[in-house]
Amino acid sequence: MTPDLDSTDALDPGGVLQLAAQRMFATFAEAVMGMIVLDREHRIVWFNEGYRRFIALGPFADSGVLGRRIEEVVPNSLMGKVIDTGTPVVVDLLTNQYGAFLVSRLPLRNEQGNVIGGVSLVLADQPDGAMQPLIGKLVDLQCELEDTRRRLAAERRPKYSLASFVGSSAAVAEVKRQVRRVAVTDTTVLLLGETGTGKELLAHAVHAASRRSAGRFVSVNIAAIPDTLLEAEFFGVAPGAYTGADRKGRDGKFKLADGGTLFLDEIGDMPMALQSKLLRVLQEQEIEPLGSNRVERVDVRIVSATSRDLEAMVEDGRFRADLYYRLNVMPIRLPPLRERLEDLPDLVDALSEDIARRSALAPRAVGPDAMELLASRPWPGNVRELRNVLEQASLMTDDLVLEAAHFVRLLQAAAKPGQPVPRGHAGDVVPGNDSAPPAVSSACTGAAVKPLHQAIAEAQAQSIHVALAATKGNKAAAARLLGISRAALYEKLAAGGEAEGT
Ligand SMILES: Nc1ncnc2c1ncn2[C@@H]1O[C@H](COP(=O)(O)OP(=O)(O)OP(=O)(O)O)[C@@H](O)[C@H]1O
Repeated sequence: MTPDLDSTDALDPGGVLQLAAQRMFATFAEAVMGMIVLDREHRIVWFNEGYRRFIALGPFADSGVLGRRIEEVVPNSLMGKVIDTGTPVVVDLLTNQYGAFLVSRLPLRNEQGNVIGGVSLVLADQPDGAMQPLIGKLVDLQCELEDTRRRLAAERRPKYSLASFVGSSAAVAEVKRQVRRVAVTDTTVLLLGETGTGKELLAHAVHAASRRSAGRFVSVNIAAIPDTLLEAEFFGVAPGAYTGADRKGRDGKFKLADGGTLFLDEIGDMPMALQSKLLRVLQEQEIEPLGSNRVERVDVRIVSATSRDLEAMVEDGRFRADLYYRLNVMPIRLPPLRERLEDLPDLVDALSEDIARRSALAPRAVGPDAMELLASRPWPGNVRELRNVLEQASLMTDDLVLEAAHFVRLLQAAAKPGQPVPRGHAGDVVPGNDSAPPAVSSACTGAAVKPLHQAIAEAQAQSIHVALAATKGNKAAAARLLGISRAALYEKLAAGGEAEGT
């Protein structure tokens, strides 16, 4: 039975429902602040007076908009998506120059369930309306979110690009060519080279030049993490897996690098037990956090690096062959500094500028005799060692041009690993040295007497240097020789321990 719409008599539930269905459109059009109806092709079929202000935002302020696609009239409108997907957005926050509004975007379906168009309702816009506190909070949260996103994006921006890799020798030009070619692909890259040749810098450059540059660059130094913690570090820990600090769960580096690049430094130090797990993750691009039985998909590009001879390790059975082949898709060999000495002047300039910028010291130039001296060195610690030497020389004098004499003592100490630091006498003291007290000759022993902290620092720096030289830069082996943990060795190196001690 058709209900009598003009009657004020009470209706049965079925009658109310039918009436609601018939009157709903008009009721909404009167009750909400704005309403617009579109057809299947996103064309505007109807809108109420309240919606006019949204149309006025577009280029068709005063001309007819009926029959035009919503995208022409309200750029960035999400209605097209609602109609195309048939998925409603029941409540959303819309902000524009007139304020913040709650909106509902709903697809309209025919009796067969096919989408025939859509309707958008602007639910509230009055400054003193009851929804305003809620809208205000949402707007504040949205601003905070945008601000956080901006800061995060700035932090994630790659630290170094290919331009940061200084050098124009043929060897460096070839390395840069390879990096440019490989960066735009998603290929796994293996960086090979002695310690201090710039592997980490280049890993950043690969990331910066890749389509993932807006994602994260996450670095794991395998040698610096105790074996027992590596698995959790890589794959994360599920909530409740452990009691104590980790009970809330923790994302692993793979998860953190999702959508970006994961740099596995010192991959040659990967314990055997974990190598097979890493291989599986690389093959499947899936991780299983510790204590969880759930696998999570990750999309990570792997760049790994080592100063060790991985091929020899594979032959000795110390590195899994299948993992080696998986990592070694695109090997890039970084030349040691002694094989590209023509880059020395550029490197010296760039490093001196960087040292000055970071230390607030005046920038130093290096004289021709000093440059010649530097070029005669073997540089087992490569660019890192060069940087340390330049930094030390800069700290020891106010002179703006560093001459050979400024470097002699520093280089003598480095040249004879295992030998005692040369005795202090007038000739050993770097000219203009006003920060380190001059060594004093002891009448009793003939040995140089110097402040204890300086002597300890020098002895430590030298021991580390010797250990690294003896192990060809293999830090895990050097740490074993020195009787300290890898993490402790890394701490000392990061603090400049090799050259100046801490
Ligand atoms: N070509 C280069 N241009 C400018 N700086 C460089 C270059 N190569 C290395 N460096 C600098 O030398 C230092 C060591 O570089 P990096 O850490 O990238 O070397 P690495 O090969 O990863 O060393 P390790 O194997 O010991 O971890 C850093 O301060 C880096 O900025």
